[in-house]
This record gives sequence, structure tokens and C-alpha cells, in this order.
Amino acid sequence: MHLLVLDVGNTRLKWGLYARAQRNAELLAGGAMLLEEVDQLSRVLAAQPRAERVIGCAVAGAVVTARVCAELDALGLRCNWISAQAAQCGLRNSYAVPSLLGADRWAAQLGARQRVPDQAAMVISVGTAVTVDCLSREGVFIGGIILPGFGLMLKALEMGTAGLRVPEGDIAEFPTNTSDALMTGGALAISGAARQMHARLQAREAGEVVVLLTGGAAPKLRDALGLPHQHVEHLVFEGLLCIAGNAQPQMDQST
Ligand SMILES: Nc1ncnc2c1ncn2[C@@H]1O[C@H](COP(=O)(O)OP(=O)(O)O)[C@@H](O)[C@H]1O
Ligand SMILES: CC(C)(COP(=O)(O)O)[C@@H](O)C(=O)NCCC(=O)O
Ligand SMILES: [K+]
Repeated sequence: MHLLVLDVGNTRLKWGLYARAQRNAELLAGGAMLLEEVDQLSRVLAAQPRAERVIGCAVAGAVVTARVCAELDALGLRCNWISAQAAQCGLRNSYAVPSLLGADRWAAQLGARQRVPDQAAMVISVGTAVTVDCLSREGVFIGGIILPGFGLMLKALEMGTAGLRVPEGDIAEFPTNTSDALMTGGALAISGAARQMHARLQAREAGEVVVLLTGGAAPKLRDALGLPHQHVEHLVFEGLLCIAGNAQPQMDQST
């Protein structure tokens, strides 16, 4: 019973094909495409073993989601699009309105809780936006922050100035050119925010806080983060797998 999982972010669609709807199931195949290329999805998936079920999270808006649904429809597939719940897979959600938490953030946190079931954890997701979400040892999402990702920070600086349109730079200790100054500024903004959240969570929770780093731009942050962490490429998929494993198959036909 193959399961297709989808993570539709604001820059890219990520897909993964699992052998079963079960925790620790084998990832048989996977890939990513820019949102401008989602019209390729049915062709790409047609080359894979057929999935019987599809589960996904989508935060890129109704138009993009509809395009993805049309691609799946061409293969006779319908996706169960998840939203954040008040409680699921052993995690409780403290958001004032639980369903308004991004579905990708919720799925990543469920994945984190599966990996770290008895410790406090912090999930740093570095995509179009960056999110830093805090989980208590008892299994409660206690809150998190949203800030611009590397690309959005650069875009804002490019748009609002005359002299900052430069090639991508590197992280440096004391940057001596515009490219490196921008890259280092972004990395320090993100890592500084993450470290402050880490300090808060550690002060709140007795004991160690496990830091999980995920998202397409995670490698850019790795050297600047300055916190011991694990890089988990497919944390969102792992959360979706948990939901799919708990759901009744007949429920998956709803959209
Ligand atoms: N091939 C690629 N194309 C575009 N962006 C990439 C690619 N590889 C890594 N990235 C980085 O990953 C980021 C997108 O990460 P991702 O987790 O897919 O974001 P989102 O979930 O918001 O779509 C981009 O902003 C870019 O920094
Ligand atoms: C924060 C996000 C924009 C992150 O999106 P991404 O960078 O993964 O494309 C997304 O999770 C979202 O739209 N969230 C809804 C608002 C919230 O979580 O509070
Ligand atoms: K994401």
C-alpha cells in the first residue's frame, strides 16, 4: 500500500513515496520542484510505482493547491490535505486558534515529537520563511516565531536600496564585501533568533532541548547556528506519515 506525501511550500513542492503508511516506512523515492513547475507533477509521478493514498500539507494558497489537485486528478488520485489540530499524534497545540498554525509547521512538529518523545524539542525550519517552534517535554507545542528566510531578506534589501543587488556571498566572521555582508547578516539574524528561543525554552524546561533543523535552506544555516542540532531532511514527511498511520483509510478520500 504505497503512500504519497506532499509538502507544498511557498517556493517548492516536495514529494515522497513511502512503501507503507507507517512510522519508519521506507522512502522509496522523492523529489522537489519549484511551484512554477508543478504542471510537471503528474508526469513525474507517473514514472513511479502507483500510490494508493495521498496525504499532504499546503501553505502556498488556494490557486497552487488547486493546480496540485488537478495534477493528482490526472492520475486518479485525491489528496487528504491536513490542517493543524488541537491535538494529534501525541502533541497538543497551544495556538490561540489551532487551525491557523501552518499545516507544514504542525506536520514538522509531529515528526519531531515522534523522534523526541520524552524531551523538550525545538524545530527550526528554513524555507521561504523561517519558523522556530518550541515543544515542551510533556508534548505541548508552546509557541514559535516566524521570520523571513534568506531569499526574502535579500529580496527586501534589494527592493529597498540602490546598491545591494549583488551575487550570493558566504558567511564570514567580519565580512569585507557586500555579498558576504548580506549572507552573514541573514545567517546571524536567523541564528540569533533561534538561539534566543533556545535559551527561553531551556529556561522553561528542566533538562536538555533537542534541536532539529529542517527545510531546503537548512544547509545555509548549519555553520552559523551555533547550537548542537540534528539535520532532518524529511521532518514534515515524518509527521504526515504519523497522521496517515493513525487515520482510517476511508477518511483519506476527503479533500
Ligand atoms: N534547487 C533549489 N531551488 C530553489 N531553492 C532551493 C533549491 N535548493 C535549495 N533551495 C533553498 O531552499 C529554499 C526553499 O526551501 P523549502 O524548504 O523548499 O521552502 P518552502 O517549503 O517554503 O517551499 C529556497 O529558498 C532556497 O534557499
Ligand atoms: C509560516 C509559513 C509561511 C511557512 O511557510 P514556508 O516557508 O514553509 O513556505 C506557513 O507555515 C504559514 O503560512 N503559516 C500560517 C501562519 C502561522 O503558522 O501562524
Ligand atoms: K516548508
